[in-house]
Amino acid sequence: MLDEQSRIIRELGVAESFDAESEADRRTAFLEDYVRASSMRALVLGISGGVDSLTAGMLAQRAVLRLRERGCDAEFIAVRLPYGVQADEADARRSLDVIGPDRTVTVDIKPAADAMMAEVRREADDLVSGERMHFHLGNIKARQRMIAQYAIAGGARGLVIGTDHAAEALMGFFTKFGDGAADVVPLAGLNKRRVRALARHLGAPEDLVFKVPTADLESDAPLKPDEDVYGVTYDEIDDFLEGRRIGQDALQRILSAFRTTAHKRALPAPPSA
Ligand SMILES: Nc1ncnc2c1ncn2[C@@H]1O[C@H](COP(=O)(O)OP(=O)(O)OC[C@H]2O[C@@H]([n+]3cccc(C(=O)O)c3)[C@H](O)[C@@H]2O)[C@@H](O)[C@H]1O
Ligand SMILES: Nc1ncnc2c1ncn2[C@@H]1O[C@H](COP(=O)(O)OP(=O)(O)OP(=O)(O)O)[C@@H](O)[C@H]1O
Ligand SMILES: [Mg+2]
Repeated sequence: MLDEQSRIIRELGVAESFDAESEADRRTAFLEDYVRASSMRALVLGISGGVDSLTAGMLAQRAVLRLRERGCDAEFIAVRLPYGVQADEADARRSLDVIGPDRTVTVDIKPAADAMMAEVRREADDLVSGERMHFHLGNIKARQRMIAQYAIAGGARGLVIGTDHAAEALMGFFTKFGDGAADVVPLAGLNKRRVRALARHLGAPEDLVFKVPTADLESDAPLKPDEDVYGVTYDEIDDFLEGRRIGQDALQRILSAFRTTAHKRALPAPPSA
């Protein structure tokens, strides 16, 4: 294995081996312990219809059930955050059925996201319009979702769950301070196939487990697969994270994505001392 590959694997906390049952238990216990230790009373998570939020939601609901069995006051609040009408709304609803959250809150982020974009365009249209307009609006959507989840967490004495995992962290494929903002990240250190294995172990239906991953942020390209953006497959990313050898082209794309997104995995940069 390349030195850089093994350094990245260590930095992202990817374990050499993986057992779905023990990982499900360990990650549920992490959420339970964290809620108790922080004296908070809720877990809050956006449910999109994708496998990451389905898996994290199942862990969260499991954690609060166990907390209540132990006499603690805790609930899981699932948050639907569509931008208007979402193309895969049916998958989001099925995810909610599978998770069985204590409470579901739906917030349409379209009015706020559109209003923000309109205000920015009023003074700085040259900066955010043109062919990248939908890309910029996509990042505004991700940040509106963060705002809604923190508003709910603030009111519920809750913690916001993030679904970041090693495959997305490797590629820097998240919006800084958007979906990248969270209090706890129970899927940290997992590559995508391990997230799927966890979901399957927890009893998620196969079609949701193996659904094509999508950020679904660009209004002009609904449900665009993440892999089309990366130019590499999740299998290649997952193999890389498991220390396997992958093709030169994929390797170079992955290393380049990792290097240019270092700032997204770090705290804001201060002046040197
Ligand atoms: N070297 C540096 N040091 C410190 N900060 C630096 C920097 N370079 C850029 N920046 C800052 O970072 C900003 C760019 O980062 P950011 O705003 O995140 O934007 P960016 O990385 O350009 O876009 C986010 C990407 O993540 C994808 N995404 C987003 C949300 C969810 C998902 C998903 O999978 O569900 C995927 C989205 O499709 C898009 O490809 C710059 O505008 C600048 O403010
Ligand atoms: N429409 C949405 N409604 C609610 N939450 C959302 C929505 N879109 C994104 N999110 C939140 O942002 C997170 C990041 O999105 P991301 O696409 O990486 O994960 P996912 O949709 O759960 O799984 P996948 O990556 O397989 O599509 C989601 O896990 C979810 O918490
Ligand atoms: Mg998604």
